[in-house]
Amino acid sequence: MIEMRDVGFGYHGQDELLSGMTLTLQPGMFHFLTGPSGSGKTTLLRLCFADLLPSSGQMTAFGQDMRALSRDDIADLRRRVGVVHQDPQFLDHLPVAENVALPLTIAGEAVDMEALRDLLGWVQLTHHARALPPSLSGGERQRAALARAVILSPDLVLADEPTGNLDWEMSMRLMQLLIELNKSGKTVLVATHDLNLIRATKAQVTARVLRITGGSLHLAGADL
Ligand SMILES: Nc1ncnc2c1ncn2[C@@H]1O[C@H](COP(=O)(O)OP(=O)(O)OP(=O)(O)O)[C@@H](O)[C@H]1O
Repeated sequence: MIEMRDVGFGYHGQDELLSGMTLTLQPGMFHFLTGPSGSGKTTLLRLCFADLLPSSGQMTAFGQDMRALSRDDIADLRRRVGVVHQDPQFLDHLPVAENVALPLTIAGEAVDMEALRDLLGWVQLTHHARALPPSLSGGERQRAALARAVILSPDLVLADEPTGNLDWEMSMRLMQLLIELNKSGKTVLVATHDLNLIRATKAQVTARVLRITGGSLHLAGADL
């Protein structure tokens, strides 16, 4: 689904931040991406949805060379990869339900109101459907961002430190949703530096743990 062979990346005009990365995101698998702050977790996720392109090496997404994607290919890729950003942004003047449905609206597709209600119910935001985003708590914002990330039924869901500002109970509630998505067949990649979160999740689902250290990617040991 996403394959990297000896991929390197450096921000414009700077030395390589990531190098020699070889990785296969296996379909249907739950993955964690961990590593210290500033090690390049967000950067790696951005490579996975073609927000950044590799500086060197081979990288494919769904069989297509990332460095040869047309605009249409990028649009297709972004439908197949749902992203929960570290600090999700919403259109604050639109109710939560409309924010969640925005990817459909932007794609010019009709909104199936029943499916939208079901999705809001799944993330436990039914009672906040008409609320404006600034009134949501941190956990509610992350759940709205997750609903928005999956409304186009992506194959792969990327979440960047989704529990960064949440207490333990809220973090586990969000992880539960990601576990459910994975159990329904979706491939999931969660960037986090929270090892307790990784342990608690691994008690419920088989997960691969990838770690970035010193600018390259490793499979973490079984000690987690
Ligand atoms: N747009 C950019 N231009 C230049 N450097 C950048 C840019 N974005 C990130 N960096 C640098 O790249 C490095 C890796 O950043 P990145 O956000 O990928 O790390 P991270 O592991 O996700 O960190 P955190 O856990 O703190 O979110 C950092 O040193 C950061 O300052």
